[in-house]
Amino acid sequence: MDENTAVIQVRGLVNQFGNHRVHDGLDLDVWQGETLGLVGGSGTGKTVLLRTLLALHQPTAGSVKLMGQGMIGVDEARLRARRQQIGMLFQNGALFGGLTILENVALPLREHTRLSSAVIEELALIKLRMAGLGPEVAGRYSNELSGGMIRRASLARALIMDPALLILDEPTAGLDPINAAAFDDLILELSDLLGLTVLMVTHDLDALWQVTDRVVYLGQGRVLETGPIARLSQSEQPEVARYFSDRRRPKEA
Ligand SMILES: Nc1ncnc2c1ncn2[C@@H]1O[C@H](COP(=O)(O)OP(=O)(O)OP(=O)(O)O)[C@@H](O)[C@H]1O
Repeated sequence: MDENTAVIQVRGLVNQFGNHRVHDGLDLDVWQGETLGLVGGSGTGKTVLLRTLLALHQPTAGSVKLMGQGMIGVDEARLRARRQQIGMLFQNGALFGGLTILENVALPLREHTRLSSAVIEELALIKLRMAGLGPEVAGRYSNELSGGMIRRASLARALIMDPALLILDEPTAGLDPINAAAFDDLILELSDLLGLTVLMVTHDLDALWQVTDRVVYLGQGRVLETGPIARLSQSEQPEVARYFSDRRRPKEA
């Protein structure tokens, strides 16, 4: 895929719950290698969009392609194979409390490959290290780790299958500003190093300035405006302008 290849392509997406139309003909392209921030007011359908992309939610209408492959009307076995190519980090990390950190990170490899335990362990330790966690963390459980460490372990697990696409749902929510900034740095560093395409839902203005190449504003059921954060934050569209003026001002970008 080259730079003009859409890693994510959404066309005419409609999601309706009863009388409530959340998405109303939404089109979206996420380009190879870019880091895209997805923003919008509460209830504008950011999470529903992520769930639709991953075929965890069946839309009312429209088409979704990830890396050129359709995600709608596809059988569960194919979907599972396609989801393996995507790294996902959901809100609050979602690690299994009964497994050690190493077991959590290694789980997708255990489920989807026939690699030996020794190789799986080695790969999981490498991914932990990439996420900034040393081997001393491997045998611990999530309730023994700080919020920032849990987020890093979740990122290690999201990267374990060497995905080309990383989808993050509010990755720094609940972290203090120092840990949030350190996590933003990590995402930036790894996306550059690994050539990842990143789609990130966030309300964190600092993250938008620090990490994203482009931001998409979701409103009125579709993409209301898109562009670099420097432009979007100066938008003349009242709804977009209000969203940004309601949030704290960023430090110097
Ligand atoms: N399964 C469902 N059944 C009915 N309504 C739903 C369902 N899932 C989502 N919705 C509705 O869809 C709308 C969009 O929800 P969504 O969680 O995607 O918003 P969001 O943009 O992620 O919001 P926030 O920024 O507050 O997390 C909301 O009004 C929500 O109540």
